[in-house]
Amino acid sequence: MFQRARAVALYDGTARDLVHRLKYGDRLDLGRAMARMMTSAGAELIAEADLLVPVPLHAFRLWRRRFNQAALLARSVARMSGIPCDTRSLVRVKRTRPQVGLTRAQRAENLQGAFRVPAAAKPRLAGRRVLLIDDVTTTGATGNAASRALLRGGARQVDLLTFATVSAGTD
Ligand SMILES: O=P(O)(O)OC[C@H]1O[C@@H](O)[C@H](O)[C@@H]1O
Repeated sequence: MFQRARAVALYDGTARDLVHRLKYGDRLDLGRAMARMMTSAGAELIAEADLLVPVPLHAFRLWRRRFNQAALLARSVARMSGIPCDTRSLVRVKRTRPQVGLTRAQRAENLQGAFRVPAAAKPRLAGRRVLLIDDVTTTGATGNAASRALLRGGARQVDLLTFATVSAGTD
């Protein structure tokens, strides 16, 4: 579904530690440095993108965590690159279980029908090249489900930029 994927680092050691501190340790201050690395690692994709779209959280998860780490990273990448960040064109309509601890098949199933492009956002997406932003990609299930919704919503192309990836070479 997504065309190309880039990440700063393998999800291991320091990279894993940074993600955990940002996401579960409320270390929002780390987001800027992480976004700087993403801006550099994703330069090729950013150069071709019209819009940056963060992977959204469901409203309940957002309320619980109080921030969306993907949106935080996307806003910083937008400031650094000059590509606009659009947080309203993709919504998470299904309250999915956390992907952590699920098998590849369960992850894909968990995300089925999870994302939607609101009708009002379709004109903003029509024919645009979207760069989807998230903190981590593991199996690509989240990236694929979000990309499918964006393409159905009218986007021309979707690439994926994350801070970390569990496996290299997801092109
Ligand atoms: O869907 P896959 O790529 O397997 O897992 C990555 C997702 O699982 C979450 O923890 C991450 O924040 C990301 O949204």
